[in-house]
Amino acid sequence: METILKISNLTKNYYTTQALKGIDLEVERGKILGLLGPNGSGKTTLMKIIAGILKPTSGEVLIEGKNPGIYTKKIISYLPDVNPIYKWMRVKDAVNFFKDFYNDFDEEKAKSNLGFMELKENQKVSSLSKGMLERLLLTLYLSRNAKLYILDEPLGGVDPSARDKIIDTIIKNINEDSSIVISTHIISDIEKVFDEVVFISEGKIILKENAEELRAKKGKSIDEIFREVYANV
Ligand SMILES: Nc1ncnc2c1ncn2[C@@H]1O[C@H](COP(=O)(O)OP(=O)(O)OP(=O)(O)O)[C@@H](O)[C@H]1O
Repeated sequence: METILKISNLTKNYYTTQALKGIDLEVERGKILGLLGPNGSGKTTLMKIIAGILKPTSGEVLIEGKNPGIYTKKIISYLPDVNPIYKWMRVKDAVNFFKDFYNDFDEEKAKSNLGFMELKENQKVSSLSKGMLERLLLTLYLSRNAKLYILDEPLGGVDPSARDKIIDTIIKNINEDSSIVISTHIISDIEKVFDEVVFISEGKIILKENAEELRAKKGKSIDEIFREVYANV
């Protein structure tokens, strides 16, 4: 199996806060990794470093063997935890914005995803609810033909009934050559898509396993194991 992402002894300090304390992690091509941890555990910091928008304090990140930079930004689709879409836009403007910005943006895929997400091209971005906006953003980022998708809390503001739609969209859009890292603390609905899971706590990885093997070993869902582990942290 080919490794697309390799992280070695990564640390990140913000002033006096040590947000990441020596992270070692590998993601293989075609795999989906669940990055699981409570608020403040370091998920967003790690994802921003992989995406190349934050510099590590020490350690190394390699994406297809290269440090984060111009090349890696071209092959990574990063769904951030903030909204990059201008309020004045309509859904179709946001699609055009992405089309202009990313060479790998697949307009046909976007149109099909918008339909599936029940978003209309003429809707104003400012009129979308928080959950609908998240659906739009996920649609846009998944409509890139990227090699690595980094999705920071894609289920954050979405009500339980809409979660399945988001999860189905993720499944529908991936191909065997692309990998995904998904951060979340809402695990029960999405755990079925994970190949590997990593539990992160206070900037350290406290558990790293194949999802299926972990479930079999403990006789429990990842969600149950997560609750147990974090009850004792
Ligand atoms: N810009 C910053 N300046 C100072 N400290 C920061 C900054 N960003 C994050 N931190 C701190 O770093 C730690 C990790 O934060 P991070 O946002 O990476 O966690 P997270 O797991 O993504 O949390 P959440 O689930 O709440 O988004 C926290 O202690 C946080 O307060």
